[in-house]
Amino acid sequence: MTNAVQLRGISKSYGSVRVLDDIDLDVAEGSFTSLLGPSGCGKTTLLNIIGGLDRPTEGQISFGDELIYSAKDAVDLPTEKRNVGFVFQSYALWPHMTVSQNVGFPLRIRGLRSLERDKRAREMLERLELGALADRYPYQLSGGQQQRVAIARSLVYQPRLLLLDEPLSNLDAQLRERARTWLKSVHESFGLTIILVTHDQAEALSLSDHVVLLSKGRIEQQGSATSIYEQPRTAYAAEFVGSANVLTGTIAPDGRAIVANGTSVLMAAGGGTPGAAAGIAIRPQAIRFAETSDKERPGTLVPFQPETILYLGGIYEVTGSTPLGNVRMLSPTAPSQSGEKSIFLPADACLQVEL
Ligand SMILES: Nc1ncnc2c1ncn2[C@@H]1O[C@H](COP(=O)(O)OP(=O)(O)OP(=O)(O)O)[C@@H](O)[C@H]1O
Repeated sequence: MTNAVQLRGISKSYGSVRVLDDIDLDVAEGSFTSLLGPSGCGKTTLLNIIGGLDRPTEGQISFGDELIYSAKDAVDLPTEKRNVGFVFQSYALWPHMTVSQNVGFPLRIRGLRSLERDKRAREMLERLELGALADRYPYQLSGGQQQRVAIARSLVYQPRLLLLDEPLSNLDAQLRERARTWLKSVHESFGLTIILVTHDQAEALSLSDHVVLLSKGRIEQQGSATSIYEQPRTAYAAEFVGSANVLTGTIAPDGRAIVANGTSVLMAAGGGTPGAAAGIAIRPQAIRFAETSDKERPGTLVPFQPETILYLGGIYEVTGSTPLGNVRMLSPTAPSQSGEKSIFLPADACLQVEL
């Protein structure tokens, strides 16, 4: 498969502060890629560099076979020639224009005549099932509708790449879920390459086929949503994607467990030097109270002192302490009585991670 976007050695510094550090990234044609990470990790800077709104200090950008940017070779295709669509957190619709005029606006800039603009804008709105809104003004739309119109406006000139910067974060939780489903169907029906910036791991996992997790300007881990969730390489990746518990200790002499404060926890697949510091990531939903655990399953019983118990409807969120650190579990059962308990950590759910 060819790459819609290829980044090589992209770095960006502001004075002595390096906000992107040697990023290599391939974005497959037609893929939905998320740039995921906490505030300040460099997601927006990277997206803006791809779109031409910002310039890297070093590195090269290609779209397909075309070199778009290279400081070394003095190549810098201006943003308006990169043929990318941008949608930001604020939808920035023109308040004095109707929906169809807003959607047709990029075609006006590209010199299309009024009738043709209106025809194409309405076709795009129909395709996105927004036809009924064509003659409304932005103030007559809900936040979710405004966001869809902003996406229609960025698709009307058939960009080769759609860049989305937290486009759903202004929507309330319920609308955001509906907008996610809609966005996924737009991606499927247009077959477009999309790069999404988000700090929301659920959004990244549910929408994208490739997740790029960033930390302090570097790529921490990248891969399919399932690979990042099921095989986090580091404690940071395990905690940020799917909020795993990370227990810390040292690797046992046989390499199959980690040990802390006299308690040894069996791992799925061990490795590393005995005695070296190591972490185990375990998802809250994989942990069970000893009395309700599957006795046949390989794993470890660990003493647990519950501290808070929250009923979330059908499931209990219980936090407490173990000899290897604090643990948060999501259990179908509440602890049967107060006082110290044992919890069961299934070995196949205990993933070794780098600290
Ligand atoms: N013009 C600038 N001058 C100096 N530092 C900047 C500038 N723009 C961004 N930064 C810094 O670069 C880093 C990355 O910023 P960026 O906006 O890319 O992060 P982000 O991951 O998108 O965060 P957020 O989700 O909060 O937008 C931050 O530490 C930010 O303070």
